[in-house]
Formats: sequence, structure tokens, C-alpha cells
Amino acid sequence: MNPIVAKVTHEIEHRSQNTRKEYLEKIRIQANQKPNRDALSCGNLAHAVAPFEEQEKQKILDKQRSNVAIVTAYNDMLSAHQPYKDYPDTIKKVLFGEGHSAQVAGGVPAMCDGVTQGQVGMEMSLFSRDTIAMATSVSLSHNIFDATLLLGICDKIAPGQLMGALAFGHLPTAFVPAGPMASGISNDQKSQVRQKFASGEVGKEALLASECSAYHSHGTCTFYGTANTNQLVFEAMGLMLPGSAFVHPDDELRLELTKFISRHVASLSRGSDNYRPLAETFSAKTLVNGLVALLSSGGSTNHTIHMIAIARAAGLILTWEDIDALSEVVPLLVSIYPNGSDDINAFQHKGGTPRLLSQLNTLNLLHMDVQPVYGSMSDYLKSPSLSAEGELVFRELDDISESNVIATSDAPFKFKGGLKLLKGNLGRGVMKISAIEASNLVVTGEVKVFSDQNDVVEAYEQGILNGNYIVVVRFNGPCMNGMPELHKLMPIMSNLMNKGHSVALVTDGRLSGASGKVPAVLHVTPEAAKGGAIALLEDGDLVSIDAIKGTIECGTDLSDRSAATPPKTNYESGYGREYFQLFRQSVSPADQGASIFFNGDVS
Ligand SMILES: O=C(O)[C@H](O)[C@@H](O)[C@H](O)[C@H](O)COP(=O)(O)O
Repeated sequence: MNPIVAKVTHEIEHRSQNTRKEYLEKIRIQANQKPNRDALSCGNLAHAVAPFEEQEKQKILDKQRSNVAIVTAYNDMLSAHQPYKDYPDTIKKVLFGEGHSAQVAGGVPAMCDGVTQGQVGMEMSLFSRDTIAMATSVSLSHNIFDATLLLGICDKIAPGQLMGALAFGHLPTAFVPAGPMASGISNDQKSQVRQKFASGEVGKEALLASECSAYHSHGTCTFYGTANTNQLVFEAMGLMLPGSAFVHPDDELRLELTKFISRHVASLSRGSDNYRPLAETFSAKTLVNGLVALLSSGGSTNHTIHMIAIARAAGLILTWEDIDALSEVVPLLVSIYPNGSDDINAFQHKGGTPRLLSQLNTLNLLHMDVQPVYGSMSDYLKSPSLSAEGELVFRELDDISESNVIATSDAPFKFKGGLKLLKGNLGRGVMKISAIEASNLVVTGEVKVFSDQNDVVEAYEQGILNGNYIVVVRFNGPCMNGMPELHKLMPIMSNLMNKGHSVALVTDGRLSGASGKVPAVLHVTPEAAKGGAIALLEDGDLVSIDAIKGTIECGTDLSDRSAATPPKTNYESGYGREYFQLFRQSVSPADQGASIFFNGDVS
């Protein structure tokens, strides 16, 4: 085992001694209570089975068999989740056929960040993760289940479902992925048309045609954004079947994987010899495996927030320093957009997550002594396929061939991982360095300060940003307006870079996982609305960003400055934002997971 990986794991375990103990004790009590259906009254049971046919009723009531909860994030607004429509029927058919049972315990909301990017809805996006965690808990609170299947993929949904399921960590739990859409026009082509639109070279019609050729059918988006990062990282954490994340929704293999995981999770329930509760599957070692996979693949910056909140839901205290330390020793082994030009389908074609995990294992960067939901960690180095008889089999990977998508362990794309922590007199923030050219890792310039991304667009259109400027977008932190993704600014910033300007973004907001080439210090904490030093900045101040050393400093003396007044824009009302006031009041800082559940109780 790599000594730094071992050290970080040990530090997480040590720091989390009390919280993990409390968590496991809570789960132990839940596990030791009477099996759920024994604890329910006849009236409770009758309500639970009322809508089912007699035969199915009997199966649900049969305490010798498993009753599996399905928590679904189906809707047909999200291309990634649209395939889930028929999954509950498939799962129920398989399980009832085997004498077990399954029920849709509940549906959780699922918003598409692609639809809400740059729109008001984005201000509820991050908060939707905790809402989904609560909705998952409400679904499972019927307490009639022996295992859980989570049907969720995209950005906030899968992390929220996992957080909710961890509160029911006595239940064996697995994710059921649905796979990516087929490749349309390439992500590079899509970005180029956006940049042309931003500079006025093409009109809206050409832009819409380009967007519709990129996003053209069901399945997850093909770039390596937050949704696909969830999938890769969760597979690496053993929360789904090996090699299952990126099989196309219409592939026959996809259906067999869904049937297999349904049967499998039912076989793990309490009382069986195979009992494997989520609380044991998800340990500090599992968490570190997920982080190693995140860093080696150049995954989404959003995971510097979600992984902390997920860890906390399992009683584990993870810090940005842990992620930064791992990033120093985990090489970048994946090159897909925005860290390269290929997409997630190319990654799958080259062996996908099992191939990546094999390379990481060769480098001794993975904990192999964990308890994934299926088999052992060595099984996660194998790839699923269908035999001639149509049976699902997991096969050893072929020897690796040259690949410009997944590097071999001895020839990584970069020697360090994808994320960097930056600290200094402006606070702490994270930068995704996997896609950034070496010459852009250090940027010094005068700042142009904004409080609203739309004002940046206006300034760009007026030519005010032409030059070597660091664009600061503050008052976009979790307490202010829910920490929206500012991905809308990327075509503008890219155009400025293409003109030869040395630019960077500094913000207490977020960026999409699909953002890459622009140096951007994100999630700056403390946020402007909570006394952060970025609230002191004024146009013309000199700021230096150094993603090699890990520093962000303002060269101007700020000691006599007072904080700027937050913008007058009403973030508190309209389009449902009024219902999230409690979230804005209670949310923890980004480096503590930006969650309403764990604010202030961690030293
Ligand atoms: O974090 C993410 O991955 C994004 O939120 C992603 O879910 C969103 O859909 C992007 O807006 C799409 O990226 P493009 O706009 O570049 O296609």
C-alpha cells in the first residue's frame, strides 16, 4: 500500500473515532431490532401490501424472504434517469419470481443541472442533494425492507441517495446504474460552437442545432462531468456491480446487470450467512478508494463537497487536506473530456472502471481488503459480459493495449492527481488541475470583481474583460444563493484565453464537473457572505494564484477595507427559493460538505 494513501486513511479513521463509533452504534441498534416485518402491527402490514395481488402480498409478508426497497429518481426531464421508467417492474418481476419481493419505497426529486445551468433553478441544485437524502430516508422509513436498491445517477441525486441510505446502513444497499447515451457530436465540437456563439460568430439557431446533436437521446451525458464521476467513484467504492457504470441503457448486458444486482442484494439480507450491510461496505478504506478513483480520473470538483458530506453521513470526517494529500501521489490515468478529447463511451470501450482500478491496484493505491456489495475488491478488476448462453459472467481483463484514454500505471498522463487545494489570505479553495495546461497553473493579475455571473457576461460583451484579468465572482456561496454552478462563464473565459489573455476565475460558487481548461479557484471558503476575504476585494487589486505551490494571495493590503455589501438581487424568493431559507441559514461551509445536516458539529 502506498504510504501516503495508508497515512491519509489512518488519519481519517483516527480523526473520526468518535463519530464513526456513534454511527456504527446507531446502525448496530437498528440491525439488532426485530426484523422489520416482525416489528410492524397487522394494521401496518396490511397498509403496506394493500395494493398488491394476493400472491405478491404473501411474498411481501413472508419474513423468510427479502423485501427489497426501490428508491427511484425516475423522471423524463433527465436523459440519464429516463431509462429508469421500467426498472421497478423489471426488479419486481425478477424478485417475485424468486419468492422474494420488492416495492417502490419512494421517489426522490432529480433535477438536471444541464437544464438549470445559468438559470434560477441552479440556486436550489446543491440543496437538492440534502433534500434527496431526506426523501430517501422518508422512503425507507416505512421500515418494512431488508435491502435497498438505489436508482439514481446524476450530480446531486446519487450522493443524496447514498447519504439517505447510510442512515439505514443496516440494510445491504446497491446502486443500479442505467448507463450513458451514445456519443453524438464531440464535446470539443460542442464547446467550439458555444465559444463562437459567445463571440457572435454564430447565431442561436446554429447553437441549438449543435446542442441537440450533443444531447440527443436517453442516457447520461457523455462528458466526464459530475454524473459520470458519481458513477465511476461509486463503482470504485463497490456500491454497484463491477464494470456496470457505463454500459449503454439499451445494451442487453444492462438488463442482465439489473436483474443480477436485484437478486444479489436480496441474498445479502439480515439473517443470511451473506449479510452485508451498507455500514460495513462503506468504511474509511472504501472512501479513500473512491477518492483515489476520483483523482486518477480527473473527476468533478463537486466531489470535493459531496464526498465530505457522504463521509459524514457514515460518521467519517474527511477534509480538503486529505484530498490534496492523496492528489500528490495519485497519478492522472484517464483522459476524457474535459480532461481530454474522448468521452465516457471511449473510456468504457477501453475497459472502463475495471481497467482503471487494475492500474491503480498495480500502483498499490487501492485498499483491496474492503467489503464491496458484490464479492471482493478483486472482483472489481473484472469486466461483465454475456456468455453464449446469455449468462452474466465477470471476466479477467485482456492485457492492456496502448491507449490514449486510460494510461498504463507506468506511463500516466500526469504524475499528480486532478485536484489541488489552494490556501492564502483570501481563504481556501480548490482547483481542478487535470485539464489545465502547465503554463496556466500560475496566474497573477488584477481582479475584476462581480457578484452576479450575468454581470460578467455583460462586462465581456462590453469588452471590459479584454486583458489579463482574474475574474472574481463572489456572494455565490452556499449561505448566499445556494452555491450555483457558474459553468455559463466558461465559453467567455475560454474566448479570453484563446485571445492570448492570461485569465482565471476565483469564486465562492461552484463550476460544473464539465468545466476544465480555465484555471478556476472554486468553493472559496469562508464565502463572501460569511466574512470571507474575497468580500474585501476591489477592481484592480493584485491577486496571485499558484496551483503548483497551492496558494492564493492578494498582494494588496486589505486590512483597512470593509466587506462589500451583498448584491440587492433577491435570492430568497421566487421559483421556490423561498422554501430553501432554512437551508441558506443552516448550510455548512463548502469544506464541510455544504450540508444542512452536519454544520458545526465537527472539529
Ligand atoms: O457538474 C456537471 O457535470 C454539470 O452540472 C452537468 O451536469 C451539466 O449538465 C452541465 O451543464 C453540462 O455541461 P455542458 O453545458 O458543458 O454541456
